[in-house]
Amino acid sequence: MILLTGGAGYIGSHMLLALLQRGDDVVVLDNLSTGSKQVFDHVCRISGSNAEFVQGDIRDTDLLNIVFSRLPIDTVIHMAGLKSVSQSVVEPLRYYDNNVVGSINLLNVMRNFGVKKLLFASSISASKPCSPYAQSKSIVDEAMKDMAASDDTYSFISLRYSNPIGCYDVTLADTSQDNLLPAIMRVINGEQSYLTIFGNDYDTPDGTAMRDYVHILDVVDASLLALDYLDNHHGHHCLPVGSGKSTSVMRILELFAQQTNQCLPYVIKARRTGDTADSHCDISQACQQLGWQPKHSIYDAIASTTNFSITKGL
Ligand SMILES: O=c1ccn([C@@H]2O[C@H](COP(=O)(O)OP(=O)(O)O[C@H]3O[C@H](CO)[C@@H](O)[C@H](O)[C@H]3O)[C@@H](O)[C@H]2O)c(=O)[nH]1
Repeated sequence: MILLTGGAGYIGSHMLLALLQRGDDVVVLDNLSTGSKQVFDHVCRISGSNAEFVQGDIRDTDLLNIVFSRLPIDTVIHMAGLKSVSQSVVEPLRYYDNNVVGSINLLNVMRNFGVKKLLFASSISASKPCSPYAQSKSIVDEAMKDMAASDDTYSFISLRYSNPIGCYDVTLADTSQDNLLPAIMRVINGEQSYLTIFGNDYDTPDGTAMRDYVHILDVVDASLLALDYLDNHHGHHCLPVGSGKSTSVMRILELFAQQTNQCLPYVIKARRTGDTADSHCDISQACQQLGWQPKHSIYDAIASTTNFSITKGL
């Protein structure tokens, strides 16, 4: 049985759907601080199967002990965590507490119950941390590496995701406050009058920051293959997962404008603390080791996100 932490969140719910579709037995642990039970229920409904849901926090050792002793968990997919770079600059301890303390707690309980297989949702930003968020991911990657070095029966993988976008359907779309795509969607839906672009003085072709935006369905494909990979590979593995291409904030906005046939207002403000100009994601290792290839374009991702507005005539 697989324990999926954060299974009611954006990446986690897409992962849950794929696991249920391939017939895996799953228990989701989520504290619902950013995830939603409706999203979890929706995934169960569209997959036609059920997963167990436990509302709780990865920092709650007693709860983890109960879950691990009650259920035959042999694999953990750890996707619970806070993910906003900018928020982490304002509330660093909250990020270290959730992302680092929570993960170490989970690792401890896994060790105590002899659970050896772990996939961790890390971030491409962990390869050169510039924010408490990125640092928190990097620390967990390091802890996993050291733990795997101490006992060669562990099979651990840190997938350093770039910027996942798009959705299986709009109920599963990312709704987080700080990320670019949800912000653009709020402008399209009229909940926000304009998009704030944080910085147009980066050393990039159009001056706005560039990221590797990857379709969430490609992220999930890579993650499923990574789980299979762990069946035959011990130790700690760390692989960047993205599309391999960088796109600027301005270009993303243009693509949305084309897709929705409307002009999307924006204002330029100062750079956001913790942001970087670009995030390079070399996916060759993931392609080679996992036998994976991203299949979905950025256009598909944007179309999947805007579907709702278009069908509602917005
Ligand atoms: O209203 C907005 C929101 C974002 N941006 C810019 O858009 C880019 C992307 O920002 P965002 O969507 O917030 O993503 P990141 O800050 O790159 O962080 C995301 O991508 C990381 C990997 O790169 C993940 O690990 C993080 O969890 C995830 O939040 C950045 O240049 C932001 O400054 C804007 O200009 N306006």
